[in-house]
Amino acid sequence: MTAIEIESLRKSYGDMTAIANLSLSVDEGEFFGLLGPNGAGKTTTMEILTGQLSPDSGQTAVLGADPATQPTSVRERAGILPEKESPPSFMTPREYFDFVGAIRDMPGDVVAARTASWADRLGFTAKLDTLSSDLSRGQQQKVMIAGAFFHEPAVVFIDEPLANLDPIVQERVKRFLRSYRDAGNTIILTTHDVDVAAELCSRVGIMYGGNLVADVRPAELDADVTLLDVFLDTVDATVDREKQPADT
Ligand SMILES: Nc1ncnc2c1ncn2[C@@H]1O[C@H](COP(=O)(O)OP(=O)(O)OP(=O)(O)O)[C@@H](O)[C@H]1O
Repeated sequence: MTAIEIESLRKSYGDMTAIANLSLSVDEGEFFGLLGPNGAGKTTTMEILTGQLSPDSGQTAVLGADPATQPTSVRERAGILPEKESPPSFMTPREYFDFVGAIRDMPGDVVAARTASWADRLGFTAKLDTLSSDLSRGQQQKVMIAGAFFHEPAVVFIDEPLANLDPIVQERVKRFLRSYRDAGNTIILTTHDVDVAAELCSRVGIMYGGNLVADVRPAELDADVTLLDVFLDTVDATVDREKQPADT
């Protein structure tokens, strides 16, 4: 079944075209990576898929719900880890998980069990009752990751999940992400870390200028070709093509 469907999507900010004409479909159970240079349109795409922005035209669906007209329904089904966001400074991690559990309608005993299990998995048990404003950037990121997966959503959108994490925790998060995908869930990863995308993703889309310019399965690349090679070649080729006069 299809988890994400995007058809002829367009979005501009004034006269700045962020999404030119994007069509993409992601199946349930895929670990899909979205790569692209700065300004390619990745964040805009994610914000449209999670109901934070309305498209100018085109259709989108997340597990069959339209984020433009049913944003609450999408947010109920999906987990979201935005880049550069922190848990509320005035809450402890435990209070934040209680809050996430309440808006997700989760029973108290499940919230307590998941709080303990996430704190143990990512190593912040000793910080569960510390105000978030007093956590390090990496500790805040651990709490945000746990919050995105807390209700075990079938689709998760994660933007630079490994930012600010030490190498040990990065490995734990990668292991968790693989197992989460192996359990049949869909993960959409936005990142600039091409190696991480190559390591984790079953499929990678490369965006440039608001379009999808390549759709790659890293496991199927020739042994002497890396995803970084494909990324650089694709972006170079697209830049060259755009420099050509229209009639050549
Ligand atoms: N709120 C906004 N107002 C005006 N222009 C915007 C706004 N948000 C994004 N843009 C523009 O839209 C284009 C796409 O931006 P977007 O943030 O989607 O790219 P991105 O691929 O996520 O980039 P990055 O990798 O740098 O985060 C860029 O040219 C950006 O300047």
